[in-house]
Formats: sequence, structure tokens, C-alpha cells
Amino acid sequence: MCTVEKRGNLFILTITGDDEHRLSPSFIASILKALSKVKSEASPGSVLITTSHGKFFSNGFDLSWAQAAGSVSAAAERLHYMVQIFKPVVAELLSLPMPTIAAIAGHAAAAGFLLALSHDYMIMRSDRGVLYMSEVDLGLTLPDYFSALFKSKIGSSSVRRDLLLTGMKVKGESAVRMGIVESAHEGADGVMKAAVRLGEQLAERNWNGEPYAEIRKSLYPEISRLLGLPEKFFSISKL
Ligand SMILES: CCCCCCCCCCCCC/C=C/C(=O)SCCNC(=O)CCNC(=O)[C@H](O)C(C)(C)COP(=O)(O)OP(=O)(O)OC[C@H]1O[C@@H](n2cnc3c(N)ncnc32)[C@H](O)[C@@H]1OP(=O)(O)O
Repeated sequence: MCTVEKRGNLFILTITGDDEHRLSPSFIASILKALSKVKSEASPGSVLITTSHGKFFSNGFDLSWAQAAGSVSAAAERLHYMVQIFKPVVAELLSLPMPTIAAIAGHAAAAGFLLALSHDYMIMRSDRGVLYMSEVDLGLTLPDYFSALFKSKIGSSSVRRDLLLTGMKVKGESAVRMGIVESAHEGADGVMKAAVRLGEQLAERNWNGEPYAEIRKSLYPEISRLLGLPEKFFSISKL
């Protein structure tokens, strides 16, 4: 599950436990609840940092729960259900009225990678953990909003190809070189220190979160439309 802690202007959302942090219906619900809390307490200068305990940031959807349905068609239905209920998590992150940072202290695979990619900034470990889109290895197709987020967030078509069509497992330093993450640091502490440093720099700008969120949505019109995120036209709040 996850917890939310406030440290000055920083909201620290931590995915707790030493398991794979599989995105099951109950885990997805707990992330949504945490994001709703963060949004309700947002103020100018707020910043979200999402991190995790243990070896995994998140290893993607809970396929064991899907397969426990007892038949292929029932498993497909459960997988499809997770795809649907995860969409609001991505929508919440892309419309959150504050800068967001994923402090990726472990592996982020498939939907778990998408959870990290839904943040404005990603910071990884250099010594452990990979980014991995396993769908091609599993013989699963990509939901439309998965592909749209990759197209929105990762500019290089060859990097998108490597990630989505080869199932490349990308370690921290390579992820920096490929332009996927901002930086990579030794150990979970190193990642968190870097995320807090960046968060505090962003918080100092004391931005009004609503225009910030609108500008972010205007950067990613395709995924915003897919997620049903309306564009709000703003009055000039200050001239
Ligand atoms: C069902 C029918 C059809 C359905 C149709 C309807 C629906 C249609 C739409 C379908 C939806 C598709 C979208 C799906 C999304 C999902 O989320 S599905 C779930 C996907 N999840 C997965 O597939 C899980 C993938 N994860 C893995 O494969 C592994 O967990 C891992 C991430 C690769 C990690 O493997 P693991 O063996 O646990 O790794 P480690 O032991 O940690 O590391 C291995 C060795 O590597 C070393 N290492 C790790 N990181 C680093 C590093 N950065 N630098 C150096 N070394 C590193 C590590 O030390 C290990 O070394 P050793 O210790 O020596 O072994």
C-alpha cells in the first residue's frame, strides 16, 4: 500500500512493503486515495515525490490475481479491468496541480514503469533496478494510453522502439544516457536525496499549481484527451 507524509512543501508518497508492489485493484485504489489527499492539500509551492521501499518501485499489474480468475477469458477480463482502473491514476498525476518527481528506488516494469513515467521528473538508482516494458515478452498489447504516454514523454523513436519492441531492461546510467530519466544515484538514499533536492528547488518557485497543471496538459494533448482531461482556459490571474 502507500503512505503520504508532508515535509514542508514536499508531499512524499511512499509505496510501502518489500513485495513487488503489483498494481492490484486494492493497491490502485490506495494510490488514488493518496493522490486525492495530496491534491486536496495542495498550495503554491507544493511538490509531489513518489518513492518506494524494497527492490521494486512497481512490477506492474497483478497478473496472479488475473490468472486466479480460472479461465483465459476471465483472466483477460480482470487484466482489462486493471487497465481501466489504472487510467485515473495516470490522469491524476498528469493533472496534479504541482510538479511531480518519481524517485525510482527499484525496478519499474510495465504498468509500474508507466506509474513512474506519469511524473514530470524521474530519478533512478545507478546500482540496482531496471526500467522494463515486458508486454512484448508476455505477448500482451499496449493499452492506448500506455502508448500515448510513451509518445508524449519519450521523444526518441529509437528509444521508444528499444523499450516497447525489444523489452530492453534499462539500468540507471543507460536511462540517463537515453534521455528517459533526469539522473541516477547510488542507493535508495542517493535517489531520495536527489529527489528532495530537486523538489525543494521546484518548491522555491512557489508556482500556482493550477496553471502549472494546465501547461503540463497542453504539452501532452494526445494523452490528455485519451484520459478525458479537459483543458481549462484561464483568466489572467496576475498581470
Ligand atoms: C491474459 C490474456 C490477454 C488479455 C487481453 C486483455 C487485455 C489487453 C491489454 C493488456 C494490458 C497490457 C499492459 C500490461 C501491463 C502490466 O503491468 S502486466 C504485468 C507486467 N509485469 C511483469 O512482466 C514483471 C516484469 N518483471 C521482471 O521480469 C523482473 O521482476 C525484473 C524487473 C526483470 C527484475 O528481475 P529480478 O530477477 O527480480 O531482478 P534482480 O534480481 O533485482 O536483478 C537481477 C540481477 O541484476 C542485478 N541488477 C539489477 N539491477 C541492476 C542495476 N541497475 N545495475 C547492476 N545490476 C543490477 C541484480 O543485482 C541481479 O544480479 P544477481 O543478484 O547477481 O542475480
